[in-house]
Amino acid sequence: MAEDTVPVFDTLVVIGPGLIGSSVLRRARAQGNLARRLIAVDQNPDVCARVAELGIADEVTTDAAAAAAQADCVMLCVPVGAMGPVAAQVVPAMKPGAVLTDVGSTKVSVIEAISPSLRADVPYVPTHPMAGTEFSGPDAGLADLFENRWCLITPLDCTTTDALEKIRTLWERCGARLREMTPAHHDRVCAIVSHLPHLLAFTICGTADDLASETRSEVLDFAASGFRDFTRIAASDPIMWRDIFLSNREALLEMLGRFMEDAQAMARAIRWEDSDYIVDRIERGRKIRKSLIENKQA
Ligand SMILES: NC(=O)c1ccc[n+]([C@@H]2O[C@H](COP(=O)([O-])OP(=O)(O)OC[C@H]3O[C@@H](n4cnc5c(N)ncnc54)[C@H](O)[C@@H]3O)[C@@H](O)[C@H]2O)c1
Ligand SMILES: O=C(O)C(=O)C[C@]1(C(=O)O)C=C[C@@H](O)C=C1
Repeated sequence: MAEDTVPVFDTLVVIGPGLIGSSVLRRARAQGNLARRLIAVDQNPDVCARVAELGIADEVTTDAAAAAAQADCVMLCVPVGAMGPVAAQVVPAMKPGAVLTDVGSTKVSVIEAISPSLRADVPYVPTHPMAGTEFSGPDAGLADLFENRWCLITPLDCTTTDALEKIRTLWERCGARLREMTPAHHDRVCAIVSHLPHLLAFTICGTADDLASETRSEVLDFAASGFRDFTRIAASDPIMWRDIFLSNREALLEMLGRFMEDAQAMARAIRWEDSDYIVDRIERGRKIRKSLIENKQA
């Protein structure tokens, strides 16, 4: 068999087959070289029933420990606030040498929550695929969700070279581009590129909604304008984003503070008719958009 047709793992267990977990399962099904056997675990029996209907796993169960006992890799795809409790359920059941990994959007607090459950014979590889949509659940998954998108990996002392290599190969076979960094650096980067934009989107939608009800005006009737792009990410899952905000609190509050200073500076420029400042800021925004398009990330 050619090297890249040999599955990375024999049995892959995905816990939380929602948007991200079911995308991994779909890719694994489509390609056959991520794992030979796929098991999906969810605490919600309706999700299990839907995953079974979709046919994207060989086995579907609500019993996380029983599934983990069969795994060569357990991938945690639950909201970041559930990572610690789920790890405590599954790690004791895992076979020696099986790999534990997660896809959580924050890293420092997820690693802290999982750490008390870790075992010397179960290597752990924290990851974060930087791809998604505003939708959640098993129907939202896409086999090509990770194509050409970054997957950030934050290896730890307990991450063996072999486990790291396997997880890197798994994400490469999902089509992702890989970058390694420390968990703290990851959280600062994601606070500005992902968490703050979501905070702003939720907030601006709330402000517009308050204004519409206070003034009984037609504010939201004309929302298919610049506002529309904020509403897409504001449609994201409340549990997922509550958990992300609370678990990346320090970095997010720091970026929000910097943003508020910059917004204040813009307000000042508008008040004093400082056209150069205003134009400079708009040009910087345009440049960022252009470079994202050039990097095929927009
Ligand atoms: N949505 C995104 O854009 C995105 C991108 C990258 C990473 N992530 C991260 O991936 C993870 C999953 O996000 P998602 O968007 O796929 O969520 P999702 O809501 O689509 O799926 C999560 C699934 O986990 C299940 N679940 C919750 N608690 C559980 C538990 N204790 N035991 C078993 N199952 C449980 C839920 O029933 C649900 O089916 C989160 O940690 C999130 O931060 C999300
Ligand atoms: O594209 C979107 O809708 C997303 O929200 C995806 C997005 C992001 O902010 O880019 C959201 C959270 C993740 O942890 C990674 C990706």
